[in-house]
Amino acid sequence: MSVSVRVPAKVNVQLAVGAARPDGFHDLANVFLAVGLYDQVTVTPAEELRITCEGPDAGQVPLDRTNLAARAALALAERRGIDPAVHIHIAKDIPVAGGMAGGSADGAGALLACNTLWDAGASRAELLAICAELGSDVPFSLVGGAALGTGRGEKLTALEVGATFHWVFAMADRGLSTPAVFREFDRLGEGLDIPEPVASGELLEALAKGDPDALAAAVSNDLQSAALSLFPELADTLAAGRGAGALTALVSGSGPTTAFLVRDPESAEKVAQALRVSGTCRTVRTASGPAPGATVL
Ligand SMILES: C[C@@](CO)(OP(=O)(O)O)[C@H](O)COP(=O)(O)OP(=O)(O)OC[C@H]1O[C@@H](n2ccc(N)nc2=O)[C@H](O)[C@@H]1O
Ligand SMILES: Nc1ncnc2c1ncn2[C@@H]1O[C@H](COP(=O)(O)OP(=O)(O)O)[C@@H](O)[C@H]1O
Repeated sequence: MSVSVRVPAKVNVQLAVGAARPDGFHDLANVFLAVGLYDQVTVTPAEELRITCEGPDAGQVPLDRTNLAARAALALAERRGIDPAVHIHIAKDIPVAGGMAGGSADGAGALLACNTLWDAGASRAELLAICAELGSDVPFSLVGGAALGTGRGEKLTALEVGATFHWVFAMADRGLSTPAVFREFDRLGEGLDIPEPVASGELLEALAKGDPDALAAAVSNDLQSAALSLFPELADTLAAGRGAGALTALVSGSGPTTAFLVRDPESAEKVAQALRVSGTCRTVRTASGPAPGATVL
């Protein structure tokens, strides 16, 4: 018997970042929107814990116990006194190290899949607590939809979204390390007074109304300068998408995936095609959100 779970990627429509905390993390006002690009995690009883991965980026995914999916299975097994002998297969469609929370998606997916396979009976609250131990973005991968993440991004409040938003994503030809981008944020902010991160009222209203023009005017990403500093060519990708008529263009989270908000699926195709021929990115995908969180298939 196997259990498969589908888990969405995310884009951060607002990422306000505070100063580094004593523990090295940063307080955030992180407005997540789940979008319809998915990894699928399948767990099957096996002789011992092992991981396999398929997909265009599979070669960049660690297949040892550092994989977030393995860490999720081990965390649940340890809490419940269960033997973690399971084969975890990841069908990966979310870009690796792209700022779209692909590893977090696999962690949340494996956790939900193992809880189901093992009939382990962990409650939603317990699953969320394990997610928060695994990483700041992992709780959101479990719940999906749209949410404001505070603390280091793990304390979630669900948000109302009044309509489907359409996006184009441009994947870069290399990844960016999340810790390296936060370090660059710290370096660029040295000597400056970094304000407390606060969610934008205009942005939350735009989401609730489902108004793409108002959302485009309100999106922001405090990690964007740091990502551009480490990966200056991303400016060309952003300019190509803007030039093709995107309502707004921004780096997704810590990058280097760039995200383009568009008015409708037709504009998405137009912007996607312009980005494909621009020579400024590796691949281009369209997706809309909010998308549901981790779901047992
Ligand atoms: C930046 C964001 C935006 O959603 O995602 P990505 O764009 O990378 O997907 C997240 O904050 C990433 O979350 P996640 O990838 O789960 O990070 P974690 O494993 O918790 O932390 C990895 C490292 O990132 C830095 N980190 C992460 C979260 C946070 N609030 N402050 C930090 O300083 C720390 O250096 C930490 O050691
Ligand atoms: N299941 C997984 N899928 C992808 N990367 C993983 C996974 N588990 C651990 N990692 C590690 O996490 C790093 C960040 O990957 P990912 O979560 O895809 O990016 P991001 O944090 O930018 O959203 C990768 O470079 C990889 O070494």
